[in-house]
Amino acid sequence: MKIKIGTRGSKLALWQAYFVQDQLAKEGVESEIITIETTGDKRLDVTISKIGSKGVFTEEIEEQLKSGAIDIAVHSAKDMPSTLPEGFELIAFSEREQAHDVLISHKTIDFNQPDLVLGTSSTRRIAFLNKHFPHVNTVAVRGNLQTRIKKMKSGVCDALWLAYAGAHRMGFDDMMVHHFDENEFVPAVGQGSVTIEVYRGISDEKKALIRKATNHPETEQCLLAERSYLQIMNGGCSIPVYGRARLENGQLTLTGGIISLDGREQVSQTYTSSPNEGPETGKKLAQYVLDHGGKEILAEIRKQQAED
Ligand SMILES: NCc1[nH]cc(CCC(=O)O)c1CC(=O)O
Repeated sequence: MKIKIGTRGSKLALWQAYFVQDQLAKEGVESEIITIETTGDKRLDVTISKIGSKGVFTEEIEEQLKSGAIDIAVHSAKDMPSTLPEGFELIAFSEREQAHDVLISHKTIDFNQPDLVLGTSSTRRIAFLNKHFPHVNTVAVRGNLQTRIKKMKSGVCDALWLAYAGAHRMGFDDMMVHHFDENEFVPAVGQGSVTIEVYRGISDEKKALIRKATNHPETEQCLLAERSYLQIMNGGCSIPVYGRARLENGQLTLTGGIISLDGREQVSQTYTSSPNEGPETGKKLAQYVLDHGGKEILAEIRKQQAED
């Protein structure tokens, strides 16, 4: 059996695909990597929230899954919409890398510097920044990590605000000048884990083998909780919704919330349950957040985005 792995062509996407290929190889499963260009890769001129977040990095790849040109697709779990199109399924989640965010730069960064500019287009990051460091500005810097670093060095911004996981995988540890506390700057749902998507019809045998080689059960339990929360909040990456589950002492702890774009309003909550109750816990958390001001924050954000 030879598994055809589909992936985007960026260096980070290829890292993820090789990572999965390695894990399959350890189980004696042969595979080949096929790269696919997506709308999200082509449209570097506008921010993701303007293209519409839903599946800009996944649509073309899903067409290839559907046609059978590839057997599995490898993605950052964070990039996956909370509801997949009919027939698609995430069957495995890799062990999560450290989930927090970092700043990478070629120089030291002082948050008190009056004209500091950070490169990000994430609404979650901008909202947290407005809450904790309201005087700091941001600029959207798109493109793969290597391109963004070039733009930063040319003076577009002082530092790039990134997920530790991606920056680490690309070998930029030396440039990490700040690590954000993930209790204050809570990561996006799924951050740090690599996931495998399939289309219905894949054989049970293939699925079981792929899961055995690549799935990390504890991470899966966490991600199912986070994604269930995200699904009810109906947020893609263009909504400042965050969520982070952990397994500690045999219990699942899920923290999540939403923050207004100006950073002034925030609703957060934490629930604990048994590890296999993640999906129900995610729903319960979403209900709490929506009922305690989340609905109003969401409505305000949708209004602002419609005006943009
Ligand atoms: N926002 C896009 C995105 N989607 C996945 C990653 C890499 C980190 C991960 O796999 O969680 C990144 C870059 C970033 O946020 O810095």
